[in-house]
Amino acid sequence: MLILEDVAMAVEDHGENKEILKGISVEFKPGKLYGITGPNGGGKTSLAKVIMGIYKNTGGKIYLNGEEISSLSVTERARKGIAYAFQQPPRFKGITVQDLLKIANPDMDEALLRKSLRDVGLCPEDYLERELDTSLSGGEIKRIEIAQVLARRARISIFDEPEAGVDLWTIQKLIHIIMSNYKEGSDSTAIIITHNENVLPVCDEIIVIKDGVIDVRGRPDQVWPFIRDEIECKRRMECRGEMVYGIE
Ligand SMILES: Nc1ncnc2c1ncn2[C@@H]1O[C@H](COP(=O)(O)OP(=O)(O)OP(=O)(O)O)[C@@H](O)[C@H]1O
Repeated sequence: MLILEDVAMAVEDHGENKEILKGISVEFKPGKLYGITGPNGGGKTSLAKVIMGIYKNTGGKIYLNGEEISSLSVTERARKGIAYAFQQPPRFKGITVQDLLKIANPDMDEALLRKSLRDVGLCPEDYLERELDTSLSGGEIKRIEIAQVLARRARISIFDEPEAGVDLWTIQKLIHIIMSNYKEGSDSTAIIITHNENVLPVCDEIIVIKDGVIDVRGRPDQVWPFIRDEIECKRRMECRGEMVYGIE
């Protein structure tokens, strides 16, 4: 179980102390799927990065299975079973998709390696030898990032806006895979940062982060009245063809 106790995070911004997260206390239990949502700039990605250790919390404590991990590095946290799929995945020239998946899970055999790509809607023949450079489209690199996190079979898997640049068909398939991996009874937890109206209803719990604090949390039916307007507004913007989920 992952526990955040009164977690705060601040950065130095143009000579000023900018508080990005304030007093976040939450428990993420095994076998559950959590949705984190809320307005842009609310602090969702910062929270994910604090859990992964990319940003260090400046207040409060983080526990993984009873052990305080606040001072551990990203690598140490990864070894302890936390995985994070970036909102904007990094690209690595000279490293192939196959290399990345093997680093993610060295025990994976060829069949599983291929399945992990098919699960995210990519044909292994077309992608295993591709380099993780700028020749891959935003949607392709996003799917590969999700595949490598799924391949890790981590205790805590965080997916940062998996819907960004990914078509609806693939998102439906991903929801199905994530739900079967992190269902009741398993010892793994999935945390999905999302604005997607198809993903949020299937979560066990939704946490709304606004202005660096937990604004609302609860079951989807409890939280929906608080987020309906924002989700519907985004859908209308998408219908008009505006860029809502930007990928660089
Ligand atoms: N390293 C940093 N330095 C300065 N400000 C930062 C830094 N990282 C995040 N922020 C600021 O913290 C706030 C929260 O950012 P964050 O990316 O966590 O929001 P978010 O809820 O994930 O937004 P979105 O939905 O747009 O992805 C924003 O105002 C952002 O500009």
